[in-house]
Order: sequence, then C-alpha cells, then structure tokens
Amino acid sequence: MALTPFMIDLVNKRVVIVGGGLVAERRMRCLLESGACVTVISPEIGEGIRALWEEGYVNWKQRHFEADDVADAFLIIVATNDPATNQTVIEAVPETSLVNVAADAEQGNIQFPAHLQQGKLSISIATNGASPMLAAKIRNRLATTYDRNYGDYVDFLYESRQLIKRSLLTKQTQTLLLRELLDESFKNKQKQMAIINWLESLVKGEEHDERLGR
Ligand SMILES: C[C@@]1(CC(=O)O)c2cc3[nH]c(cc4nc(cc5[nH]c(cc(n2)[C@H]1CCC(=O)O)[C@@](C)(CC(=O)O)[C@@H]5CCC(=O)O)C(CC(=O)O)=C4CCC(=O)O)c(CCC(=O)O)c3CC(=O)O
Ligand SMILES: NC(=O)C1=CN([C@@H]2O[C@H](COP(=O)(O)OP(=O)(O)OC[C@H]3O[C@@H](n4cnc5c(N)ncnc54)[C@H](O)[C@@H]3O)[C@@H](O)[C@H]2O)C=CC1
Repeated sequence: MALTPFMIDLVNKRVVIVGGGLVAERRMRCLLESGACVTVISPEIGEGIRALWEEGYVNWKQRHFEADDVADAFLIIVATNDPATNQTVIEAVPETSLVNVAADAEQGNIQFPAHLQQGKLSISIATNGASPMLAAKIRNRLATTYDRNYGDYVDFLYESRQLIKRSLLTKQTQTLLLRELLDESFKNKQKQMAIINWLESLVKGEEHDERLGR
C-alpha cells in the first residue's frame, strides 16, 4: 500500500514520546517546532532532551512506560531500544491515535520523511522506507539549491499573494501576476521590495477609495 503525504497542524496537540534517546530527540525537535505539547516517558533522557526539559519546553515522566500514558494522546512516538516495551506501547495505543514506530515503521500509521524547511518552503522526501539514508542524501543535495535565499523568495511570494488576493484586481489579472512572480528575476531582493511597495500602495489606495465610497 502506498502512504499518503499530509501537512498536519499539531498546535497544542498532546504528543507522547516513549523513549529518551537520539531518535526521540530528533522527533521532539521537529514536534516542538510544530507547536505540539510534548511529554516524554523514559527512565533516562539524553543531554539534548534534558536541556529542552530544563528550559520547560517538554514534560518528562522519569519512569518506564505505563499503558495509561497514551490514553488521550493525539500522536504517539514509540522510540525505545527495548522491543518488548515497544510492543506494549503499540498494544496500548487507542485505535484513533496516530502512531509512529521508530524500530519498525510498518507497525505504525505515520512515518517521518527526511525534511528540508526554508522559510515557508517545506520539502519532504520519502523512499517508503527503502533507504532512509538515500532520503537524507537527496535532502542534503536539495538543500544547496533551496537555500536560505530561496526560502526568502518563497516568503516574498506569500506576502505578495496575500496582497494580490486583497486587491480589487480582476481574477484574471491576479492569476497573471501570480504567475509572473515565478520568473527567476524576482529572486532579486530589490525587485521583491519594489513589488511589495507597489502592491501595498495599490491595496491601500483601493481601501481608501472604498472608505470614501468612490
Ligand atoms: C520510516 C522512517 C521514519 C520513521 O521512523 O517514521 C525511518 C525508519 C527507520 N530508520 C531506520 C534506520 C536508520 N534511519 C536513519 C536515519 C534517518 N531516518 C530517516 C527517516 C526515516 N527512517 C523514515 C523513512 C524515510 C524514507 O522513506 O526513506 C531520516 C531521513 C530522517 C529522520 O529520521 O529525521 C534520518 C536521516 C538523518 C540525517 O542524516 O539527517 C539511519 C542512519 C543514521 O542514523 O544516520 C538509520 C540506520 C541505517 C539503516 O537502517 O538504514 C530504521 C531501522 C531501525 C532499526 O534497525 O531498529 C527504521 C525502521 C524501519 O526500517 O522500519
Ligand atoms: N526511525 C529512525 O529513523 C531510526 C530508528 N531507530 C530505532 O529506534 C530505536 C531507538 O533509537 P535511539 O533513540 O538511537 O536509542 P537510544 O538507545 O539512544 O535510546 C533508547 C531510549 O529508550 C529508553 N527506554 C528503554 N526502555 C524503556 C521503557 N520501558 N520505557 C520508556 N523508555 C525506555 C531508554 O531510557 C533510552 O532513553 C532503536 O532501537 C532503533 O530500533 C534507530 C535509528 C534510526
């Protein structure tokens, strides 16, 4: 069966991570950036997780897993190095929860792809488990093309699109303009600024006219 890619909103969602090692930390950093409310359950935690816990970013239950721990979790990450514990967690997961199993992806219902984030640009790479190392290699290669400047360009496209949508330009002109901004030349920061200034004054002018009932 093929897996389906999604973008998911995890703001304030309850996430439980069982295990406190390196894989748990990798997942935790990504989940915290998503605004999730993260609890880690593990008798021991690595240095990175400890620092996050000391700064108050995550909750930590310093003990072995208990079945109740996942009762009302939206997402559960099974990331211990103990196969018996992993199995116990999988069996305790409510039917409606999302679950990721680090040691055997097919036992869960979600997987984490290799991921590249630059501003609002998000690129995920999956090989459906064929080779996580290849996924990482492709991500690293793409990172040289889709660098920070590219992320800034995507952020510029976001800002322009919001203004274009607010404007009273016809739908047809809006579409033309949105397509025009994909031209390579708009990666130039001065050109971006000129467009934003033009769009801002256009929208401001239109809103002013509207207030005056023109
Ligand atoms: C399903 C998935 C994610 C998920 O867990 O949901 C998954 C699953 C598994 N990985 C395993 C092993 C390794 N994973 C890595 C590394 C990475 N793994 C990542 C993604 C994914 N790994 C997702 C699939 C992506 C796809 O579709 O290709 C990367 C890209 C991103 C990230 O994790 O953030 C990250 C790059 C880190 C970086 O360099 O940035 C290394 C190498 C290393 O650690 O350096 C090894 C050891 C070598 C090997 O085994 O190949 C095992 C066996 C565990 C065991 O043996 O017990 C499983 C379980 C299974 O195969 O079922
Ligand atoms: N999906 C992926 O990308 C990868 C998955 N793995 C798999 O993930 C597993 C974990 O990897 P690491 O984080 O590197 O291991 P690790 O050895 O660094 O950490 C394991 C953690 O599990 C905790 N733990 C053990 N028994 C527990 C219990 N009963 N309750 C709660 N916590 C318990 C330990 O205290 C420790 O914090 C590996 O065993 C391997 O199978 C490994 C590499 C990559």
